[in-house]
This record gives sequence, structure tokens and C-alpha cells, in this order.
Amino acid sequence: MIDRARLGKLLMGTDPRVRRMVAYWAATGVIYVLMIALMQVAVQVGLADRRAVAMLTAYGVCGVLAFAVLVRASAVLGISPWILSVLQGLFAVSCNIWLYTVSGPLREASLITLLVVVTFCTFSLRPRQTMLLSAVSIAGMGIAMWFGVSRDAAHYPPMVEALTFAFASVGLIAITLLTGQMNTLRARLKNQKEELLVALATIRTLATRDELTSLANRRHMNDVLADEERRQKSAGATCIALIDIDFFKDINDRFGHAQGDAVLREFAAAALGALRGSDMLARWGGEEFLLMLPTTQLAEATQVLARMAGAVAAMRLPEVELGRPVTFSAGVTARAAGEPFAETINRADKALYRAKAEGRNRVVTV
Ligand SMILES: Nc1nc2c(ncn2[C@@H]2O[C@H](COP(=O)(O)OP(=O)(O)OP(=O)(O)O)[C@@H](O)[C@H]2O)c(=O)[nH]1
Repeated sequence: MIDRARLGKLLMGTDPRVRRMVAYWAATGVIYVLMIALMQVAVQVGLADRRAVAMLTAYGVCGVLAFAVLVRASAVLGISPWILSVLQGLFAVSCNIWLYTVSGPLREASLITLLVVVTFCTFSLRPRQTMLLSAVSIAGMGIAMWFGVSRDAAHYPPMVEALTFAFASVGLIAITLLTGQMNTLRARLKNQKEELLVALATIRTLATRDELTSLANRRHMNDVLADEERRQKSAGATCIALIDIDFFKDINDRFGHAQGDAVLREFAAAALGALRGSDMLARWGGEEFLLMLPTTQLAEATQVLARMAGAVAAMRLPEVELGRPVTFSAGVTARAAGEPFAETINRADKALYRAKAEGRNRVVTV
């Protein structure tokens, strides 16, 4: 049995851009098949010459298959998408001009498809490239018509051919001018998309980060806790610590609010440096922080907080001469199985209160 996934990978490749181009060319191939079918009908009803149509059909089928291979191998061969588009456009134009010469009284129909080809190409080509394609189309069409008039003026009346040429040329020139407009529009949309992405990233940062310390903010921490609660309803191996810098008001009063801010920033950096990748520290409010330690026993959590106390005490702030190291008090507790985090935080808060009441610069576990 054929493995459909493997066959798909073989035909389309794995590169999303190549897959998109192969799919696009496959859709184009369907249009070629429909055109071939219509020409067969024209042959059957005696409107087109069988031999001439057979030659054009062979040219079309070979071209479609050759391009399918080229598109599929374009990444390996290093052919850029715009070169492929130009070549595909030129091939389609040549098919249409040939079609004009073999479709007898139906020939005007090939001009419709010629306009469709150029319109199609405006999506993938730059204005200059579309201009080139239109110029080739106009020249090719002119040659085909001149050839018809000079060979068989009875079936290709010169005035009819000249006017048809003029109509088709106006159509092609109009499409070319539209491409310029489309390109401006495309560039504007691209810029707007980039601006929106930047704005979205800023909004995301503002919504999840504390501006002063760059730690997670309370809202984001609450979201993370809610996620955690959903994920491990029965697990209890998460510890929560509430941490509060000691005598912070005193720092503000003695050295000013700006230095207080600097202490908060330094505290955040020092605390983060003492944590593991899986731990998460958030600014819970003012000079209070919440630390979440997933898959951690209480004894390990106490060790982490001791390490953090060491890092905070080692902070050096030349403008803040306290005469003592910066310290913090913390209350830490383990979440009971299935317990809502609100209750765990409540317990940690009570433990923090005790740590403050017992003299500060300590960790109380409950
Ligand atoms: N610089 C600065 N100060 C802040 C900020 N947020 C809160 N504070 C101040 O932090 C101080 C907290 O004071 P208290 O709640 O009395 O706590 P404390 O002085 O640390 O005393 P204990 O917690 O009991 O050790 C207040 O003066 C707040 O104005 C901030 O973002 N920047």
C-alpha cells in the first residue's frame, strides 16, 4: 500500500515555501489540462487543426511537467521564486500566443487567457517583471497576428486583427499599471503587519512584565498559577514562597525613591541569579515577591531561599550605604495535593508575617 504521507513528502518536499509553490503550480496545471480539453473539443467540432493542436498540447504538457520538476527542486538548485515566476509567465505567454495561431475562429478566446496569465503573474512579480511580461506578450501577439494576416488575410482580416491587437494591448498595459499600485499596497500592508507585530510584542511584554524589575508581574503570575493548577490537579510537589525586603521604607526615606527603585532592580537580578530555570519569581506588589518552585520539596525550597539570601546580601550599591546588607524575610510552604494556589499563598503569607514578627532576615516554613 502507498504511504500517503511519504508520497506527499516526495512530491512536495518538506520546505513550506516549496510545498506552497508546488501546490500553486499543481493548481496552474489543472488550468492547462482544462485548456487542453477545450482545444480537443474545438478539434472534434472542426474548429481547430488536429495536428497543430497536438503539437501545442505536447509543448504544454512537457512544459508543465518540466516546471513541476523545477519548482520541486528549486531550493536544491538555488533557483529563486521570482526567476521561476518569470519563466512560468513567459512559458504561459508562449502557450497563449501559439494557441492564438492554432485556434482559428476561436482565437480571441486565447487573448482572454493571455490577460489572465499576466494578471496571475502580478501576484508574484515586481512591476518591472510584469512590464517585461506584458511587453513580450504584446510583441508576441503582434507577431502572431502579422503572421496570420500575411499568410491568410481572408481568415485574418487586417483591420480586425489590428483592432484586436489594440484592445488586447490596452488591457495588458492597464494590468501592468495596476501592478505598480498593487505593489505599493502590498508594501504598505507588509509595513503595517510588521508594526502590528512589534506593537503586539510590546503589549504582551506590558501585560506580563513588571516595568521596574522586568520580572513577571502579578497578573501574569496568577495566570501561570492557574495553568499550573489545571495541569497538576493532584500533584503537590510545588512550593510557594512570599518574599519581602526588610526595612525597605527606611531605604526609601534615607536615600530617596530612585535609589529604592535601584535596590528593587538589583534585588530582582540577584534573586534570579540564585534560582533554577524552572523556578519563577514575580513582583507581587511594592517590595514583595512571589516565588514558585515547581517539583520541589520544602527542604529544597529552603535551600534555594538560603542561596537567594546570600546573593542578595552580596549586592553592592555604592549609592545606598546602609551599613548592613540588604535582607529579606520569607514565608514558604508546599502546596497540598489538589489545593488551590490561593490557599497555598495565604499560608505562605502567614509564614512571612511570622518571619517579620520573629525579627526579619529569615525564612519561615509551614
Ligand atoms: N522605591 C520604591 N518604593 C516602593 C515601591 N513600591 C512600594 N514602595 C515602598 O516600599 C515601602 C514599604 O514599606 P513597609 O510596608 O513599611 O515595609 P518595610 O519598610 O520594608 O518594613 P518591613 O516589611 O516590615 O520590613 C513603602 O514606603 C512603599 O512606598 C516602588 O516601586 N519603588
